[in-house]
Amino acid sequence: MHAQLDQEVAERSEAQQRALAAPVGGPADAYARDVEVHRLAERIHQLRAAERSLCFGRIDGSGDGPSAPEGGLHIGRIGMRTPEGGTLLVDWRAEAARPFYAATMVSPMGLRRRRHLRTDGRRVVGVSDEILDGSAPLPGDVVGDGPLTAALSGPRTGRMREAASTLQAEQDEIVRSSHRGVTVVDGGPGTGKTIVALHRAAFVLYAWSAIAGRGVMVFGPNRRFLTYISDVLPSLGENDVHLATLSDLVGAEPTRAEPDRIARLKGRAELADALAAHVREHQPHGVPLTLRTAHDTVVLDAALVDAARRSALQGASGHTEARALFLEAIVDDLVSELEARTTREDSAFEAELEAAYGLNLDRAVAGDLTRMGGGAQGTGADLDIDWEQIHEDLLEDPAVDRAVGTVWPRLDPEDVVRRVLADPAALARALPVASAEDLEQMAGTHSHAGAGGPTAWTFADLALLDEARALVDGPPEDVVGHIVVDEAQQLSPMQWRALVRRCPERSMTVVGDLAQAGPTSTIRSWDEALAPFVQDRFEHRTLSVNYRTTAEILESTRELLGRIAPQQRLSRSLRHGEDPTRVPSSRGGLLEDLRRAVDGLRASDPDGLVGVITTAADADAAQDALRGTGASVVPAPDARGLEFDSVIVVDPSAIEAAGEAGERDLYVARTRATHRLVTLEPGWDDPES
Ligand SMILES: Nc1ncnc2c1ncn2[C@@H]1O[C@H](COP(=O)(O)OP(=O)(O)OP(=O)(O)O)[C@@H](O)[C@H]1O
Repeated sequence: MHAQLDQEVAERSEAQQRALAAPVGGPADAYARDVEVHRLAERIHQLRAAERSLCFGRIDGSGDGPSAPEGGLHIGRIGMRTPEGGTLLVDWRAEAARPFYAATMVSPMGLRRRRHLRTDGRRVVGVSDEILDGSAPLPGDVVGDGPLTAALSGPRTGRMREAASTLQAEQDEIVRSSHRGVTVVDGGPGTGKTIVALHRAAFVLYAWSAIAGRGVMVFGPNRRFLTYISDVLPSLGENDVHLATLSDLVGAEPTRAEPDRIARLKGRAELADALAAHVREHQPHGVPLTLRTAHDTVVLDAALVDAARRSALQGASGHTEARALFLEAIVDDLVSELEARTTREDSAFEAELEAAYGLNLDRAVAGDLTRMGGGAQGTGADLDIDWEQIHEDLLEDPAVDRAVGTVWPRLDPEDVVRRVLADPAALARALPVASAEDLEQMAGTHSHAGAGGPTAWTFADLALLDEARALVDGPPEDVVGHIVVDEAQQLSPMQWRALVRRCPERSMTVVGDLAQAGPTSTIRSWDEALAPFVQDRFEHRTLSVNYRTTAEILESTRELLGRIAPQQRLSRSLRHGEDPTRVPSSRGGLLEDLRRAVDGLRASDPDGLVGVITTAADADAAQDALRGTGASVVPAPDARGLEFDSVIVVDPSAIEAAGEAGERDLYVARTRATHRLVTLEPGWDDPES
């Protein structure tokens, strides 16, 4: 197989050289050549990425089933053919590979054996077989410990790894689901939601070329999380997936914090209405428009102006584009009125001439024209006026633009957000749930902003900014065919709007766990989150097996989960390990005790990844105290999605008390470890406490 891989790489590299050396006739030729070179480069990259663990599985039929031909089917990262055109390797995402993931002893799908191969470079270092049809193992079968167990027990590297070779049936079913709309996947911490989401992205790219052609985006809550998952898709040979946070989408970084209460209010969808109302107020409703031109002053009545507004809004997306159409409609009306006036004035003038001098101007001009050899149409006055030119000139006339600006001013999206947030009356109308104090606080922070200098935006402001841009400048251009949303429980309704705006076809994989919601999330169910966009037209799957945490660590979160999500069941863990430990400490000696605890973990497991989870307030001090130890300090609110071999949760009561999502932050913190969980508890052994 590797020989075939090398051969394919060599052939494509040569084809690339040939394409680059060939003479090009013109721009069209050059473009076609660039497309071809790019396509070849992509395939070469895919082949090279697939080299590690090129083939990781094999399925053999039981003889009476159709699933695997004689000699078995080899499953790997990419599909390859023999030089004669036969199947050499089946891409893990191909339909033919489905039994590798889905066959069970109960439903063997025609398979006798499923084989997992472990490789080191180009060498096979491990083989393990599952006999699925109940037959006795044959001499070549290697029945041993499952590769999943091996994958789960290995040390963590700080980056998530792909799991194409060990995807489990319940995960695989979601990954290769034929549902192209919205699929929601939930489940407790460590149930593989992120793994499923990323492999789903790879499947979409493989299976649905039209959607893939429009782009696939993976959306995550923050940079740290995106860095953690960033290796998975490239190692599956997929490099064209765009990873983004909200800041990336909006192109702005928050530089200011604000109380969670205010952020929750700013996340409410009603603010979209408030922003839209503000923009609407800057379009004319029931008002006439006075236009002073070099020719005459014209007052267009309110009915005409309203009709121009309606047609402009129908034909454009966004306030600015619609303004251009409105200006055109107004100039049309203006020219019609000027023409009508000229005709009326000409008629009056002609009537005056005829009454005073008995002169018929039309006949006189027609006579002149006939003598000059021309036709005899219209009045002499008509012939002098080029109405098309006047129309053009008026479109460019600054005075007309200024007059239109009085009823339809140009708007700046940032300004729209600032003004709405600084307008207590607009806020009160939009947010009847907010207290007077909240409204004052929201308005207060923005009323002195905007007087020159950039505004210090908060994280919750970003989605408002995006909304205002869509209202003013029209929807974003950077849309994609499919969005994978991770940690989706974190999104506010306003943030959902920013995201869905970028996926007009509503093809999305949404993964999250409502029990892990952060302090600013207000969504209580997936129905509530998605109803505004797809009503109830989405698939909902729940994962139930925990692949990260040992049963002992998971059990220690039972009481906490009961408090934060009583309706949710603890997932089932596949592994057993040590009981979590509690280390007493005192407030004063906390950092020293922490250092000692980290050193202790390091001594017993030098290669293990240690995560230290603290309150946001304690994170810097912990970081300083642990310099040089290699431990990663993570503020509890940022720990969502991450994992470590060992985790020290520092001062759990403080994490719980730190904010409105304190209990949920603690639940997240306690579910990050694959092997060991230590809690460092000040005052726990103090009889006075
Ligand atoms: N089929 C699998 N094969 C190998 N490893 C797996 C598999 N499924 C999950 N894992 C591993 O289990 C761990 C937890 O998975 P993941 O992070 O996807 O869970 P999650 O449900 O997103 O967790 P959280 O809710 O805490 O973010 C990861 O290390 C992941 O690589």
